[in-house]
Amino acid sequence: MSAGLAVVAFGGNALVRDPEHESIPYQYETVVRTVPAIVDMIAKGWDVVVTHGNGPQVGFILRRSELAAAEVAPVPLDYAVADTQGAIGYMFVKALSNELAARGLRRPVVSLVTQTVVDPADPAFDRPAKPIGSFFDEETARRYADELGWTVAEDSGRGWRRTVASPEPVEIVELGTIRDLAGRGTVVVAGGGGGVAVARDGDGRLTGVEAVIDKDRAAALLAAELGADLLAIPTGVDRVAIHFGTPQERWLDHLTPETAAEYVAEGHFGEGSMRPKVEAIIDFLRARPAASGLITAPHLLADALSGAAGTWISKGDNA
Ligand SMILES: Nc1ncnc2c1ncn2[C@@H]1O[C@H](COP(=O)(O)OP(=O)(O)O)[C@@H](O)[C@H]1O
Ligand SMILES: NC(=O)OP(=O)(O)O
Repeated sequence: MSAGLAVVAFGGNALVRDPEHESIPYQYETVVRTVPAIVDMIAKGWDVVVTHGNGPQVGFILRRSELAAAEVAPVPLDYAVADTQGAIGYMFVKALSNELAARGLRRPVVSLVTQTVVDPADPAFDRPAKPIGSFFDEETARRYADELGWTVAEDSGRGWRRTVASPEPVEIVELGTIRDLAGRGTVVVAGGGGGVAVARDGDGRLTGVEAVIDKDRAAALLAAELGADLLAIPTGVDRVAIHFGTPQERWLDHLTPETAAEYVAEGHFGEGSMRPKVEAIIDFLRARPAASGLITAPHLLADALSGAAGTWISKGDNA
């Protein structure tokens, strides 16, 4: 019997541990270290849909494209997002298939190129706010902005990065296929990088849009629309804190969605880093009040599921 449906949403930064470890083989190593926790969930009876970020990786593709511009035609941003779905999806499919086989579990694993409809009138197109690619010092970032026409911004106290538009996800085009596959016991990797942003015209035709959707917001939509029981967001910290990075810092085990919303309003969560994760879970729980949200480090997923780690957001008492 199924333990329920879980959407597990990995951050792109969680795959790129630091600048010394951003090569593709290192990213794959991180995925290999991460998948046993997902296979533990599968072994315990969960149906799992995996999704992932792509912020660093999509920026690397655009940068490679710029550097090669004299020789080969550039990669438009929607295609760069699709490229990251292919490459990161491949990492998860390969690593999950190997781990399932090593444990004698027979489950098909697929990665799906996924499109997410956005509203071309979304105000996010007027202010590119999604950080992508490498981290720079301010001087270097501003030089790239002057020389290459980038927009740049400081990212959560970690350095300066290129930014692109990040509209709200409205509809996941391949939702029905994801639901069918997951319902039949296939492990599905979908919605990578928030999905390739597309606009739908009056005739229903889809057109690619130059944007990078926030994967936490897309994961919340995916989890709500699939009727998931759990939205788990593995990221760079073991738990969520209030007064993060200050002497008053307090790590949280459990939060109600109401308290989480109060802490968001009080500014406890990094803009563009932790805040979208907490908000994604609040949005998901608004659609699925009996479900749960979990934020933890990838290696702690299994402990968190037995209640021994992570920050849970669900009905109940705060702790
Ligand atoms: N209140 C907070 N509690 C815990 N971590 C926080 C908080 N505010 C900001 N952060 C930062 O947010 C990071 C997670 O965001 P990010 O690296 O953007 O995620 P992703 O894994 O999706 O790429 C954490 O590693 C931590 O540095
Ligand atoms: N698309 C997206 O939100 O990616 P990251 O989680 O890597 O920033």
